[in-house]
Amino acid sequence: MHSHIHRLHQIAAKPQRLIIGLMSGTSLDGLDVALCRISDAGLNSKIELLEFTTVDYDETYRQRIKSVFSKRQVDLQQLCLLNPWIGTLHGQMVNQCLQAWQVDATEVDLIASHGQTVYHAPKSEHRLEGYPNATLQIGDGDHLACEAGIITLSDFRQKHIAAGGEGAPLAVYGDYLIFASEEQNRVMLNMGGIANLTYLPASMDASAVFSTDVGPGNTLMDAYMQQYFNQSYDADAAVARAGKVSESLLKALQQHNFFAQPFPKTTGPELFNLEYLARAQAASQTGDLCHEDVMATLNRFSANMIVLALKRCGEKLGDYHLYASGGGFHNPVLMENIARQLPTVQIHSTAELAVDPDAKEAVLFAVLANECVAGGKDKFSNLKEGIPDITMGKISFYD
Ligand SMILES: Nc1ncnc2c1ncn2[C@@H]1O[C@H](COP(=O)(O)OP(=O)(O)OP(=O)(O)O)[C@@H](O)[C@H]1O
Ligand SMILES: CC(=O)N[C@H]1[C@@H]2OC[C@@H](O2)[C@@H](O)[C@@H]1O[C@H](C)C(=O)O
Repeated sequence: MHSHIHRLHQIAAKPQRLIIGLMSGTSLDGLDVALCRISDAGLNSKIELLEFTTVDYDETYRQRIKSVFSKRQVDLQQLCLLNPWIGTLHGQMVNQCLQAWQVDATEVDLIASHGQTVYHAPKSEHRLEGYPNATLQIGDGDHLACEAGIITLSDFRQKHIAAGGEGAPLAVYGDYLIFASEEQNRVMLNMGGIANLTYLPASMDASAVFSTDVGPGNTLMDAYMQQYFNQSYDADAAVARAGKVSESLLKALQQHNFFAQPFPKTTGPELFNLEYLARAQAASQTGDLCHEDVMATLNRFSANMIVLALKRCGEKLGDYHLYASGGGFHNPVLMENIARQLPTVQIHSTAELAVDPDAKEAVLFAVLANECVAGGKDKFSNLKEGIPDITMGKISFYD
């Protein structure tokens, strides 16, 4: 038996594993690095977040990714170069974090790397006969494993698609294993560039669990701030708070048929981008709005689509508690716009469940890696809702 297979078997047989979860999201803000200790697996998983940080990306990273990000026409050589370059860079970032945390790489059993989404193309978006749902994450796992010297799992979304899903949201698996509670019905709402939610019934009945993208989270607001203010995002929603909502622009923004599509569904900046805004402004003749009013309207748009998705679930949710995560949780106007429309819903942060709201997605990938090597016992299948019961992740040895 090859020593790597033997090592993997040892890791799988351990009562607990030290796994680093990595997430680089559509906001291109930085690499989320979560050092997790995970005991057992499946519904018996116990996850302890030992360390978390976001290693900020510099302008070089952001510009290089933006040259291929969510674009139909890209320089294929650039895309080819970025795959190993990101894998190695993420490995270097892991090494930096381990050094800062004084953790030796030999103590870490696995890395679970999401990589960087560069294009997401569900059938509902590409509409090309004879082609499947598709999505592409770059940041090669072999390069990451070699740089860090740690067995690495990566490219999680492909198996989800191969098994009938759209490659996202994957949060549902971690949400169910970590946050499902017999005490209350829960909705886990992650507001990154794109907003997505998971419903977790107190019954713990996996067949009643569902998960879906609901629309833009921060992505449109971020793109607007980068375009017109040369800032990454609207810190503390200062610009949105200074404006007033244009009802006619809001109506035009809300008219896309994506919002009428049934759950589960997925989306990305391929749809929700500045061209989407420009079309809505042309349709509503609001091209002359001041920037503050546009930002106030984009903020309300994200909130309204989140609330619309929740209200569309209606009775299905029963009385539920909402647990927010993702960077949108730090946007006070967005949270106010949501809370105002859900006066009877208690809104929490996942910090109340011992998971930093900024770390949740990185922790998710650590959980998926744990399931791939040590899970598989708990049947969690809900094919009709696009949640296939599968292992995810490609395994890369480091030499
Ligand atoms: N203080 C703040 N005020 C307003 N917005 C904030 C603040 N801090 C973070 N954000 C928002 O959160 C975003 C980053 O969130 P997050 O890291 O969850 O996104 P992501 O994971 O890249 O997105 P996705 O989950 O769609 O891939 C920032 O781009 C910004 O829009
Ligand atoms: C293709 C892709 O990267 N999708 C992301 C994006 O960011 C939020 C939302 O859209 C979600 O569906 C997904 O990521 C999270 C981690 C998920 O898969 O649950």
